[in-house]
Amino acid sequence: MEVVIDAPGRLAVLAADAVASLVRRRPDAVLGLATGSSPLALYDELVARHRAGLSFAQVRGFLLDEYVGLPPGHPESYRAVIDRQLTSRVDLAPDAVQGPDGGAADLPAACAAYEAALRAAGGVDLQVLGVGTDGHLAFNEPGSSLASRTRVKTLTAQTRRDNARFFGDDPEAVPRHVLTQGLGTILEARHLVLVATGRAKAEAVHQLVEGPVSALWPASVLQLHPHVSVLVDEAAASRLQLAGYYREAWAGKPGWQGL
Ligand SMILES: N[C@@H]1[C@@H](O)[C@H](O)[C@@H](COP(=O)(O)O)O[C@@H]1O
Repeated sequence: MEVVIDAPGRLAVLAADAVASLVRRRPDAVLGLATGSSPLALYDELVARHRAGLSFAQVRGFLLDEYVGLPPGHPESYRAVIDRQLTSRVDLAPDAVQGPDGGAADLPAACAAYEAALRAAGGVDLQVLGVGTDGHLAFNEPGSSLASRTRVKTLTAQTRRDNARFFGDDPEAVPRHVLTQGLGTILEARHLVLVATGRAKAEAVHQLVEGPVSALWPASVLQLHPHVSVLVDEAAASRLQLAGYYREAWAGKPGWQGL
């Protein structure tokens, strides 16, 4: 696991460099896309790269998660959010980005279909991730099986409070259920790039990087993956015990290596 501590704008550039170098190497790359505020600067940076000539025409994208039961076209469904944040702003093909179908009548079947679609695409090359204040990854709340696959989950009161800002500041308006890639599903992506900023994420970042691997802090499962880049600003890094070492290791890394 590599931890990079830098200003948010610089983190976005680093993450965009990793995406751009992948897409140049492999124009039909499979990107795992996260919603939420953490990847916004990265997506803005990708839009800038697109305007400067980077093409996503053959890229495919998979979302991490989706709310259950929002009416089709609801502006806060993750399908709609990613369209606004990224898909509609670059040359991704229509329908190149898919997510689990939170409106399906048969939710377990929709989850199985999503796992099959990920497999058929050959898996995710680079997965963008954020982390919840309670350490959730995608919508894998504390207590999630570390081997879990795409399935229905129930949100915690904390996550519903955190996400209420997208639903008129009313936690009760946040759907109670979601479909989410499992932790086992996420671990199959070849490179995981997690972005976290702000003091509210400091404890989750400490636990995910330095805590015991535990279902209590689901993001700690990333310690089992061979290629994880954790990109954090000073505030999100403020609880890291080995921050000095991470800074030294990053400062000494040859620039050509990238993330
Ligand atoms: N399901 C999403 C996660 O994929 C996201 O990483 C996390 C953090 O969100 P934010 O980046 O807005 O802090 O919470 C949401 O609930």
